[in-house]
Amino acid sequence: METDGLPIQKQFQEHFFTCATRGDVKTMEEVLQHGTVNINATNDHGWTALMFAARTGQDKVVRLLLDHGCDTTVMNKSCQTAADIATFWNHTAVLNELEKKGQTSGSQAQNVCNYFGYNPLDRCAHKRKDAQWLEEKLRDQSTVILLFHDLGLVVAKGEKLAAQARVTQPCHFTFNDIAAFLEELGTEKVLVFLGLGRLQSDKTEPSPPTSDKEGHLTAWFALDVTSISQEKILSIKEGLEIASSPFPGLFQLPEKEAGIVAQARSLLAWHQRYKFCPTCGSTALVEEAGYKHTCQKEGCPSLKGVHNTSYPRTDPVVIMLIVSPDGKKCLLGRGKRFPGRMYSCLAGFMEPGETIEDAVRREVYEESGVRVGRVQYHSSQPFPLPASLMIGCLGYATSENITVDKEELEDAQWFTRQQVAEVQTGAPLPTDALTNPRAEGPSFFLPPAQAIAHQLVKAWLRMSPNL
Ligand SMILES: NC(=O)c1ccc[n+]([C@@H]2O[C@H](COP(=O)([O-])OP(=O)(O)OC[C@H]3O[C@@H](n4cnc5c(N)ncnc54)[C@H](O)[C@@H]3O)[C@@H](O)[C@H]2O)c1
Ligand SMILES: [Mg+2]
Ligand SMILES: [Mg+2]
Ligand SMILES: [Mg+2]
Ligand SMILES: [Zn+2]
Repeated sequence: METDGLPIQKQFQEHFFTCATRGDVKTMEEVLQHGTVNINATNDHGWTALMFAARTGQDKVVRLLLDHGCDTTVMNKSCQTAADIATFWNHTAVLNELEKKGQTSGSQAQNVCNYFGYNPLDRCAHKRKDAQWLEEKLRDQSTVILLFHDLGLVVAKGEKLAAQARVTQPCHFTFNDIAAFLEELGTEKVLVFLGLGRLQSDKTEPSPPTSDKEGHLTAWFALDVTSISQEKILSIKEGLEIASSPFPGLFQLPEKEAGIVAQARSLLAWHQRYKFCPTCGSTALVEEAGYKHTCQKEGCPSLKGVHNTSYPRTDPVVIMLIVSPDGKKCLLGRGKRFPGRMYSCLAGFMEPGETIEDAVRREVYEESGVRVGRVQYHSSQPFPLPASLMIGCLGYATSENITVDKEELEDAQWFTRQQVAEVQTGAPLPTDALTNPRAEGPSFFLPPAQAIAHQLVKAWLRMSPNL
């Protein structure tokens, strides 16, 4: 049945959106009672009734919709949730209602915890010199020990699920499992103490063996078993494998363990690369539970005072989502080693004596010729390849012309919000929309959600003024 050219159902739906915008709780209650509309239905731009109410600050409508179980996580075509819309328009009463349901906007940087960024362990740095305490912890049957073979994590063989669904489960070894390896490695062993903690395991994650003592926290260690034969390692128990290449495994870890693995892998990478004293080349001893190298040569300058050569290195890297001067486009680049048609945020190692803001401006100018003015910090991410700290920023360009540094990048382009939103939400791009009309499916794609670049793009989309 049609009226005004709209099918009656669509008319009802439009009316429902209007009531949400105007705050007409009474009518909406009646409509919901009759069940004549789908509470999560969206209009052509992906907006739900909850979003319309969030846009105009109708907190009573929001409460009504939440009470009727509406979906708060739906994203519109600009990748915004109702919480983002309420945040953008500063409707705190609406945000309070949403927060009661645990739904806050991801665009507030303080809420963003990137993959690898969550680490449940207390590092207990004050215990690193207590050899006896460490030995007791190591031998405790509840202790978890991770094994790495040439920086490849030893994992439980996962069934071959579809790649994106697959979880790479780090294998949790006990002291008894690896006592023979410690024997074999002797003083050459590189064993690092990661900390005390407990995975708040949920049904999908096998929690590590925590002893039954009340409040007893689990100690976590990592051991480098590169010089142990793979055969011996894989024979400890059934169904083990060594995830020798970092990807995709490193991006498929249970979220609650990814940060622990990043901490361990970066530490072991430091030990692997810095076997000798960087100051005089003499042998160095692993001390302080794996967090220090001490030169064995008497009188070495590194033995007097505090020297950063004796401690694990972390390389700060800026990674930035650059917004065009008109606010409507973002700058993405394609590194030479990027897979497929992936484009990502520009990134670069910081240099000595440089602020984060200046590193952003320098790297963007070096790689694309674009000038950047204001720089805003967003969030950070430990990145264990080998030991970077990604410092995620939004930068606002003051120029638009691109000159690609072909030394480093294959390409760099401005992408519109629409192009990026469609790819981000996974809807396949029409191939004629972008530069590569011959290719099937989207002619570019973004890094997965585990990459901070993905989160920066999402944050920008959620800040869209076109609400
Ligand atoms: N997590 C993410 O989403 C993400 C995305 C992009 C890049 N990254 C990481 O950020 C790192 C830096 O990005 P980039 O390669 O574009 O940097 P970049 O643009 O500074 O160029 C890399 C070059 O910088 C030089 N360099 C300077 N300091 C260095 C250091 N401490 N270690 C190694 N090389 C150094 C080397 O010549 C290297 O080839 C990469 O290694 C990559 O692993 C992470
Ligand atoms: Mg660079
Ligand atoms: Mg650089
Ligand atoms: Mg770079
Ligand atoms: Zn030395």
